Amino acid sequence: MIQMNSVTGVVLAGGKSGRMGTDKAVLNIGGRSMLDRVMHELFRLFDQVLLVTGEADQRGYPGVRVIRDIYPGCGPLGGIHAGLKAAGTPYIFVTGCDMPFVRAELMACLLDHAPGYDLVIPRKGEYVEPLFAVYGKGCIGPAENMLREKKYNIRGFFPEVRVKYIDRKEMEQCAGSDRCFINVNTPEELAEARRMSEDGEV
Ligand SMILES: Nc1nc2c(ncn2[C@@H]2O[C@H](COP(=O)(O)OP(=O)(O)OP(=O)(O)O)[C@@H](O)[C@H]2O)c(=O)[nH]1
Repeated sequence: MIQMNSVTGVVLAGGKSGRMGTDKAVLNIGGRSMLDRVMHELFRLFDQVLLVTGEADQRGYPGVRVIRDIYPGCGPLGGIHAGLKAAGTPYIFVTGCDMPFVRAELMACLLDHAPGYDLVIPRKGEYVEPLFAVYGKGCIGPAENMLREKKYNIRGFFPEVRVKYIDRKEMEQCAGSDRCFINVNTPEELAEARRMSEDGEV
């Protein structure tokens, strides 16, 4: 078990929202923006939260330090790298701003496994979830090497670090639901997320 004050919550919000066609972070689900929903859960666990935006973004959030990508336009890997560099803690917990049903309880499940690892990440079969994962400072060098080489697949640096995969089934047992991993990228996914929220499924 690690101390929660050794972890900074990091929200990535520097994407283009191309599939949605409008800024995803401010879209409302159940009376709150997606960004609000994510922030609320992070602040349930962590004292320090960072918002990582792109080069020209004007986004802000009350009480939250905003930082920019050091390697802009490189996708989420650039955001993870900037968050790790800026954090004053040995670990960060990374989420996207487009995951409206994240739960602090599931974050805590992953953090339980962090000691001795550079990365703790949920896995279901072949699929991993790099935008709901714990990253340690040991990931900075390998991530930076990838960015310098213009390779932006987050999984590309995993062989270079100590990775602990956590089966999503185990996480569900720990904290109830895997709705937490729902990612809202398109108008159709937004409509479905709103329906789930209205029907009390989340
Ligand atoms: N800081 C930062 N965050 C990013 C960047 N690209 C994507 N993100 C964030 O990473 C998460 C997942 O992004 P994606 O859904 O893959 O990409 P997107 O640009 O938001 O959306 P699309 O344009 O539809 O692919 C979201 O929270 C994005 O805001 C980036 O270059 N920098």
